[in-house]
Amino acid sequence: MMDLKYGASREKPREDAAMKRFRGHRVGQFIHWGLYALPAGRWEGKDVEFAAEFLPRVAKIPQHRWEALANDFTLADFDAERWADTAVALGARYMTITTKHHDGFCLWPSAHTDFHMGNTPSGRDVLGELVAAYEARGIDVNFYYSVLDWRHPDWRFTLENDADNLAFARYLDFAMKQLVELAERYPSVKGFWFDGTWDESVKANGWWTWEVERMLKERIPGVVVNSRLRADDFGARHVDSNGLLMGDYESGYERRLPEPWDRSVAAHDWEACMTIPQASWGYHQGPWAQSTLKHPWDVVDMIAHCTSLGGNFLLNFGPRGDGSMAPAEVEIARTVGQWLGVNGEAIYGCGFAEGWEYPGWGYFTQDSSTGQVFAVVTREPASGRIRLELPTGMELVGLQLLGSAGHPFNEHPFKRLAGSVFEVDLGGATSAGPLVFALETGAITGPVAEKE
Ligand SMILES: Cc1ccc([C@@H]2N[C@@H](C)[C@@H](O)[C@H]2O)cc1
Repeated sequence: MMDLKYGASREKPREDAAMKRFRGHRVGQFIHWGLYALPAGRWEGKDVEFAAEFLPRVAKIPQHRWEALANDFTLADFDAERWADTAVALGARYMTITTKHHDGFCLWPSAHTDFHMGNTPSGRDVLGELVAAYEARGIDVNFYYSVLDWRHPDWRFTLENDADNLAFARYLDFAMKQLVELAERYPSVKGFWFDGTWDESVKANGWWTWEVERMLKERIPGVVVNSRLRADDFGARHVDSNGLLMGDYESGYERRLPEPWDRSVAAHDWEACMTIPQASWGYHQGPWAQSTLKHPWDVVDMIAHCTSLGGNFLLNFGPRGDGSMAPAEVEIARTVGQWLGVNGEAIYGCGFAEGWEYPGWGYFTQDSSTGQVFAVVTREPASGRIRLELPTGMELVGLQLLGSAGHPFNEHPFKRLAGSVFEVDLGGATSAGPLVFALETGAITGPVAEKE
C-alpha cells in the first residue's frame, strides 16, 4: 500500500446513522435547474440536439448573451412546495439540486460572484426555499456543485505554466469559499454531490479535493460526499492509488447501471443517476429529447436493479424556464410513486441479497434489518412462469404478492422443480406494473430430489 496524503479516509463503508439513513433512502430526485432551462435546448430558432445544460458551449453563445438570460429568470411559476410535492409523489426520500452548474450561475445569492439569483428580477433564494419545502416533508436535501466553471476567469482545464497555476489557485480558493458559504447558509443539508472534476487541473490538486471533504465534514457532521469530488496524490479519481474508494459512495454510474448485474459493486455504497429523456439533464423542449422519455416501468426496473446491488437511484427532473415542472415528468413520477406505494418495502431499507443469484427475470432484494427477501419481477418471461433458485439448502415455504392486502403467506401457488429450485406461475397475479413477491423460506429438512 502506498503512503497517500490525499487518498481514501477509510477502508470499509461508513456505518454511522447519517450514512445508514442515506443508504436506506434508495430513491432520490435529482433536479437540474438554471439559466439553461430558459432556452431549453433551442437557440436562435434552432434545436441543438445535445444536453440542454451544455447549450452555451455547443452553440458557442457569447458570454454576455448567456449572462443576459439572468434578466429573464423571473421564476414566474417557481413554487418550491410544488417541486417538493413531486418528490413525494415519486416516493423520493432525498433530493439533490444543482446549486451551480458548469455555466457558473448560482441558485443562491453568493457573496463571491455577481452571477447569482440576487441579480435576477425576483432576487429569490431558490436554495433556501427548496431546503425549507423539502425538509418540511421529511425529504433530505443534497447539493450538487460543479467544480468546473466555464465563466470564472481563473478556471483552467490544464495547467501549462506558472500563470495557470497561480490563476487556478485563485479559482480553487473561490470555489472553497463558495462551499463554505453553502455549508454556513444551509447547515441542514445532508450531502454534497460534486461534478466537473475530470480535468487535469483538478486532478493535479487532489489536496484541494481532500480539504473540501474535510471542511464539509467538520462543518456539517454526518454529511455525505460522493466519490466524484476526489482525486488523490497522483490524480487517481473515485478510487485512490491503493484501490480504496474515496468519498462516501461511488458515483460513476451516470445514465448507465452495472450491466447486466455486476455483483462487485455491492461491496461498497454507490448511486446511479439517470435522465428521464435519453440524454438531457436540463429541460430540453425539442422532440430530440421529448420523444425519448423513459417508461415508468423502465424506471422501476432501474430502481430495483440498483437496490438489488446495494445502490441508490437518483432520477433527474429538469424544471422548465418559468420554474414549472414538466407535466410529462410529473406523470412519470406519479406512476413510479404509486408502484413504490404498493411495493416500496422491497426497495426502501433493502439491498443486496447475499447468496441469491441474478435470476434474469428481475432482481432479488433483501431488507437490511429483517432479512426478508423479495423477488421483483420486471421482465416477465413469455411463459408467464419464473424459476426461483434459492441458495442451496433452502426451500420456499410461502409466497405473498405485495399489494394483495391481508393475505397470509402461501397465497400464491408455486411448485418445487428440484432441491432449492422452484417454479412460480405468475398467472392471476395482478398489480399495476412489475410484480413483487415476499418470499418465506426455510431450511430443507426432509429428503428432496437432488438439485438437477
Ligand atoms: C461529458 C459530460 C460532462 C458533464 C456531464 C454532467 N454530469 C451530469 C450529472 C449532468 O450535470 C451533466 O451536465 C455529463 C456529461
